Amino acid sequence: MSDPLLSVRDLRVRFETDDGVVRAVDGVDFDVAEGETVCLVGESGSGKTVACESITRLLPDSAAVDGEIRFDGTDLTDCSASDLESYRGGRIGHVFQNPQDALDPVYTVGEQVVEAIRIHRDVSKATAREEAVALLDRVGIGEAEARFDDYPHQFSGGMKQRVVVAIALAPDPDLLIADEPTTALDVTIQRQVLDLLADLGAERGMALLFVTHDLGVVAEIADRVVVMYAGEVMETAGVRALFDDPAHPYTRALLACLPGRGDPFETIGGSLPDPTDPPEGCRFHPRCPHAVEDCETGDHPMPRSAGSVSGTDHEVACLLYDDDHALPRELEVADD
Ligand SMILES: Nc1ncnc2c1ncn2[C@@H]1O[C@H](COP(=O)(O)OP(=O)(O)OP(=O)(O)O)[C@@H](O)[C@H]1O
Ligand code: NI
Repeated sequence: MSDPLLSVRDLRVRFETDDGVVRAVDGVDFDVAEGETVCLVGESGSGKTVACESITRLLPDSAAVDGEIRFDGTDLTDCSASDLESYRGGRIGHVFQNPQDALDPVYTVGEQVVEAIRIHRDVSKATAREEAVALLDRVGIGEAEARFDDYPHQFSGGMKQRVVVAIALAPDPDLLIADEPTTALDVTIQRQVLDLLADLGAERGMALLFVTHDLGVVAEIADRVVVMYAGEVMETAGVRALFDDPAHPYTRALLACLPGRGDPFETIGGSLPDPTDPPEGCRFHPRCPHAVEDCETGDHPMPRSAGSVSGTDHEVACLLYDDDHALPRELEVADD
């Protein structure tokens, strides 16, 4: 197998704060293959945004980042600020949570798309304009030619988000990172933008790293899913394996929140631990209905194989899959 397009290994991100050191991301591993759609899921505060923003160093200076982030063979943690600049918004595009912040109110949307094209590619203004109109049209801006000279405030929230997508696509990225691209929008518009991103990914052979709370969206668009909790990865699986055969108690609890899958014993009580003082052992153990004594001590459990479906590895970081603790999946399922 060829190397993945993006490979993140032992990523650690800490913030010095007045309350102590926040361990926002603590030893995270994941890959995104060329053209693959990977979804990062997990409760609010689990470190999804920080993990994504580490990739092209978008974090504030108070962040200390360790680990390896390989993109197409280059370790981004190790490359110069100017090299990184050329990846950011170039081969690696970002769609941010709030479209309001991503657009500049003093330039027309057309100018902003043209700028995004010309910054990374040596094309004439006229060509860039043509491409920009085509892009705006492709992302669903009606009468793109006529709207080219409009300012962001003349667009609705959903339309602004489409413009943001057009800007991210302008340099023809190999990887698009979309962090809950639609939280500020209403549900129907959210779905439209997500569908658009998924279509564009497929159409362009572009890899997507997608952060979302919406497991319905995950089921529809993901090839693989990475489940994070309190700065760590709990489970990584192909999308079918994750929904049909979730291995980690945390994943099961998340899935139980989906309509029609509710199991009152699996819903999660409590809240995320204090990020400056996370529990020892498995960080989920204080909330885990299946925790045993060994879950409360030592390091985070190492990921272990929970099988493989159609060649996609399924890994789970849970002691219940340890040989010493034989509580196999069958037993747990019998409980349900
Ligand atoms: N600049 C910062 N300074 C200090 N702590 C931070 C900073 N940015 C994030 N954090 C902390 O890092 C942890 C992870 O935050 P992050 O935003 O990555 O979570 P998330 O999974 O993206 O949550 P959400 O689903 O709400 O977007 C949280 O405890 C958060 O408070
Ligand atoms: Ni976030």
